[in-house]
Amino acid sequence: MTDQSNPLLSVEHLKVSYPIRSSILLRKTGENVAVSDVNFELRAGETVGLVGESGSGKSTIARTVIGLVPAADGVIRFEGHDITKLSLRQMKDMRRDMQMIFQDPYASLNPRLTVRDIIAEGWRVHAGIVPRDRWTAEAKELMERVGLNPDYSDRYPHQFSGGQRQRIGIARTLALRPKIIICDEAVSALDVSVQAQVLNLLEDLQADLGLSYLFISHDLSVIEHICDRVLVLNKGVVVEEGTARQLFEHPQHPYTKALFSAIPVVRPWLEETS
Ligand SMILES: Nc1ncnc2c1ncn2[C@@H]1O[C@H](COP(=O)(O)OP(=O)(O)OP(=O)(O)O)[C@@H](O)[C@H]1O
Repeated sequence: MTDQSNPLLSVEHLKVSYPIRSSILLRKTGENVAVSDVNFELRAGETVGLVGESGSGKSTIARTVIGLVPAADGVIRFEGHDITKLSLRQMKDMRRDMQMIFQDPYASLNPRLTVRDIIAEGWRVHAGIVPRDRWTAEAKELMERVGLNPDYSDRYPHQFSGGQRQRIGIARTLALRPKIIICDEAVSALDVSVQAQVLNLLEDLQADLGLSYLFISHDLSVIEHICDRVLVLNKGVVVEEGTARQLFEHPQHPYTKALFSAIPVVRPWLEETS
C-alpha cells in the first residue's frame, strides 16, 4: 500500500544535458538538453511510470536518479537528502537503496558465474548485508522467492530461459534489500505470457516488501497495469501526469492522446488477475 507521508524520492526541476562534441578533437561544442524541468515524487509502496516516445528522456531520468548521469540543474532528494551533492562514498550507500533492472538480463548477468554467485555479488561489494556463511542459503531463499528452483543455484545464466533470467536479475536486485527499483523496459524483451508472470511477481514483491518502482516502458498496457501514477514525457518535458486510470480513460494533452491511440493495447494479465 502507498505510504502517504514524506516521499521516498522527490525530483524537483530536474534538467539533464549531454555534451555535443566535435567529431575530430572531441571538444565540447554545445549541449543537447535531454530533460528539462521534470518534477515528480515517488512514495513507499508506489509505482510511478514514465512513458513517451523513443528519445523523450525516460532513461535519462532513470540514469540521473541513480547517479550514472549528472544533473545539470535541479534537486533529487532521496529520503529528504539531496543526492546530487553526495560524495562517492555516500553515493555507494545510496545505490544500494536504489537498484535498476534492465531490459536484457542476459547482458547484465555474468555468464561465468553461477546463479548463487550472481546473487551474492552485491554482498561482496556491500559488506554487512549477509554474512558469508549464509550466502548459499540466502541465495537459495531468494531464488525461491522469485519463483526459481533453488536446486539450480549452481547453474549458469545460459541454462535458463529469458523469463527465468529476468527472475535471476530480480533476485540479484532484491539481495541488496533496496527501497526503490527502477525497471527500465524490464519486461519488454519477454513474451506476453511471461511478461504477465514477471509483472505479477513484481507486484507480489511490492506488496510483501513495500518496494517502490519507477517503471519505464514503451508498452502502455504494461504501464496501465502496474502503475499508480504516470508521467507522459515529450522531448524531455512532462506534458501530462495523473493516475494511470485518469490518463488512460481521459487523456487531456494532444500528445498523450496521440501516444495512447497509436498503440494497440493487449492485456493478457487482465484475464489472469480478474
Ligand atoms: N549518452 C548520450 N549522449 C548524448 N545524448 C544522449 C545520450 N543518451 C541519450 N541522449 C539523448 O537524450 C535524449 C533522451 O534520450 P533517452 O535515452 O533518455 O530517451 P528514452 O525516452 O529513454 O528513449 P528510448 O525509449 O529509446 O530508450 C535523446 O535526444 C537522446 O539522443
